Amino acid sequence: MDKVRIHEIASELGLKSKDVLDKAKEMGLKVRGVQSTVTFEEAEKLTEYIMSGAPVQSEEKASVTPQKEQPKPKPQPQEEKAKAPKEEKPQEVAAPEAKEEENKPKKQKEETEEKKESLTPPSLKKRRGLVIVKKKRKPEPKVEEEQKEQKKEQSQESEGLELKRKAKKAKKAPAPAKKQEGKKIEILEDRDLSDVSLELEEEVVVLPDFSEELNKVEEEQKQTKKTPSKQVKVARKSFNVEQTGISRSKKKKRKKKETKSEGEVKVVEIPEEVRVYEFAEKAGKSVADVIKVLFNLGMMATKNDFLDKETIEILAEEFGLEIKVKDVLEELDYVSAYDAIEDDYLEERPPVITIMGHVDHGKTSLLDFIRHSKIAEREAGGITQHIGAYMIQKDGKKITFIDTPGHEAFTEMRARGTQATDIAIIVVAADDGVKPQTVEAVNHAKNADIPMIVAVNKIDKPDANPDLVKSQMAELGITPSEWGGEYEFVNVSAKTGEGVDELLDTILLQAELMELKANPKREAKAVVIESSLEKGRGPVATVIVKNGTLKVGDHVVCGVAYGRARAIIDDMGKMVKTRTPSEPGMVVGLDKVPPAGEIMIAVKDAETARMYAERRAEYERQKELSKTTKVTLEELSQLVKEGQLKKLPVIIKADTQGSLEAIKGSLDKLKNEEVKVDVIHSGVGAISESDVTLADASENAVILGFNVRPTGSVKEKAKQLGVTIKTYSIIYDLLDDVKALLSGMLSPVIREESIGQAEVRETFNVPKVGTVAGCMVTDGIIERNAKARVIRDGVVIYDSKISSLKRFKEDVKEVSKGYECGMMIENFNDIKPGDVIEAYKEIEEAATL
Ligand SMILES: Nc1nc2c(ncn2[C@@H]2O[C@H](COP(=O)(O)OP(=O)(O)OP(=O)(O)O)[C@@H](O)[C@H]2O)c(=O)[nH]1
Repeated sequence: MDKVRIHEIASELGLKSKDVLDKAKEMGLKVRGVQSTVTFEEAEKLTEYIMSGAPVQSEEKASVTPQKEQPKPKPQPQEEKAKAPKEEKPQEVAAPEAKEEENKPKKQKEETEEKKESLTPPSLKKRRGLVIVKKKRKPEPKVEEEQKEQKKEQSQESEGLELKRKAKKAKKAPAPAKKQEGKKIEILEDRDLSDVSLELEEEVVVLPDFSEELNKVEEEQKQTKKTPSKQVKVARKSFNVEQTGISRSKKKKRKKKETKSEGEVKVVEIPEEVRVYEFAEKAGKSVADVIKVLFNLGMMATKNDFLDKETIEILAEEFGLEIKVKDVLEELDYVSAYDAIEDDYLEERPPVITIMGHVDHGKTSLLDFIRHSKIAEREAGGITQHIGAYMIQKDGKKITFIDTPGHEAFTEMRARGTQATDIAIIVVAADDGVKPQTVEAVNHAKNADIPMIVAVNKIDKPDANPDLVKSQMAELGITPSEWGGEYEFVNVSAKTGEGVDELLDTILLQAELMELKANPKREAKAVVIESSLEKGRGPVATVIVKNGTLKVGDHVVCGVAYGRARAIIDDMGKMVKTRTPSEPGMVVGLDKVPPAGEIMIAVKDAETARMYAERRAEYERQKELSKTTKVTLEELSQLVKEGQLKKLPVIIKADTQGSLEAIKGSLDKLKNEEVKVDVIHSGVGAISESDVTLADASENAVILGFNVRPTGSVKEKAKQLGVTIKTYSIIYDLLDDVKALLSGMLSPVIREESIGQAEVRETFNVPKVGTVAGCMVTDGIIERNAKARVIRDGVVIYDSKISSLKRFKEDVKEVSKGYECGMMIENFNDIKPGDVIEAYKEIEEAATL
């Protein structure tokens, strides 16, 4: 039995041993000296007696104490004495522990107290010493304790189990008193399923915070099912929970796992244009993993390759991800942002007219007449190369004209030109009638849903036949109003000016019907109809204002170009301060040359303009890269094929964006399966030294300049490096030259020419040599070493060459028609009488496109 000495009790209580001894004697305990021992129970009573001054009632304890404890006999002195020395040790060891426990909250103390009454095995009883000491500070919690114990009576057995466990814990880790919660959790860790019901209640009481945490996680889990975008966060959160060590129970661990597995279905936000390594980064996978999956899907990709939408979807499925594609363009769409703001004020604006038609039908002349200037004469080659815009007045009303060129190479530009157009004038020469480009022009206007007015030109000419034009146009669905159709036809002469006024009136009438309106009171929106790099001015853009007012000093964005409108020049070449709706103007101050058709918007500050332009540039760059680097198996095989293709690498430099695009578009068409033009670089502006360097670096590259010429040093460098620079001022010439170049690169066409035929009359087998055919030449001549086919019953049975040709045992070079000869066919001995041998030549011819 556990014993404790009087002096030990005294030292624990901080009293003199003698005093404690006296008190013990007063209580009637059988003690003689300070070395005398008492049982734990007695020691407890003694302590309480000393502390409270009254002897301890033991009845209530008896009611709680399990049966086994009750019959506990009064200590048998000898036995106790015998065991005493052994039992002292644990007391001493436990002493510091006891001190710590003094700080423990009430509940803990109660629990510890309960231990005394439980069916404690001997090993645990040892620790009673520790409990006794504690008593010095808690005589008062008795009542509470009683109530608690009464409540717990029904489940004494399991309580006992729990207490044991707690006691064990206490031994293992004398946790600081503050860590009550922590202690509870540790108990939970040991819990087995049998004691779940009992502890669950306690857990809720003791760990309210944790429950809350759990609830949160659970709630979030629920939410994530609805809103997948939060799944990643949840997974991270659960990770944090784990890290903080709040969750230790099995139950909680289970929860955690669930959260993790759900967390794997991540929502990954990616831009539309994403490279393999970027995707891997966003998806939290290794690049190798992504490439491997792609490979398994039959796609050869490198980490820098871009992924298309479909591939991203497949990858997402493979990796169990949910992909949200960010529409980057949406952010960059400053035009939509502009259009989204409704105009609260509108006023009439002039119509913008595009003149279209076949080459030489008089577009420029007509516009020239209208403007009373001589534009046509100034143009190189007599072709209108650029888009220009001009404004005229008729009876105080303004009309803006865009002069689109007629050459088919400008199709692209024309298509863009229509963007700014309200009405299209289709010019048809009365002496020439409807031509391919007339049809093209009509289709452009139709596609753009633009009203058309037909100007039947050259009416002054004696062979003019306007009625023929009308009927031809009617066949295209452009029926004149006088024939019951909806199109106005005006007979004009750009030479005499006849009908021009009527044409302008018709335009104004049409415009009136269209009720063209704009809001000049807001920031400008304009369309670029022409752009170029001008000496001394830098990039310039000819625009037509579509809405708002463009002012000098405005910060503008125009696709990848941006800047400040440093100056605005009108169609007469004058500097102006503003441009209102439908007015054309040349804007100076952009950082780059914007392409025709681009929309220019005035924004609030330089920063906004720059932001839009830079983001746009990045987007374009990525898109461009995406085109060149994306490789699938299919494309790979295509690339292999193309490796055998002959390419003509060219660098194109042109004076304007419009011409550049026209040239590029036309060159693109100049290809067949074998050869193609590979534009390795193109740009607006002069041919530079870096262009020459680039051409030098690329095998066989040539530089094509349109309306630009190399300067001295560039010329010199090209000469040094042997780089060809060709310059042109007429597009046809450029295209013709390229055509010729490409033709030279084509594989020669191999043509066959039959040179003669011979009939086999008899055959001779010459040992070790083979079969010799005795023949009669029936047509042309047979030449030694000529290619030859053996034809049997009209079918070619062998194709080889004549290896030996003899006449009367003499080797001869050729045998003509009507003569007999002996011949051998290379590697062929199965020749028979009646076979025909046809000798032929292969002739190589240069191919043309
Ligand atoms: N007699 C006569 N000649 C005209 C008339 N209009 C144009 N021409 C002549 O036709 C030729 C072509 O005229 P352009 O104005 O250059 O024709 P275009 O359609 O602008 O030609 P491209 O710019 O090459 O597409 C010129 O020689 C003009 O002088 C006209 O009404 N009457």
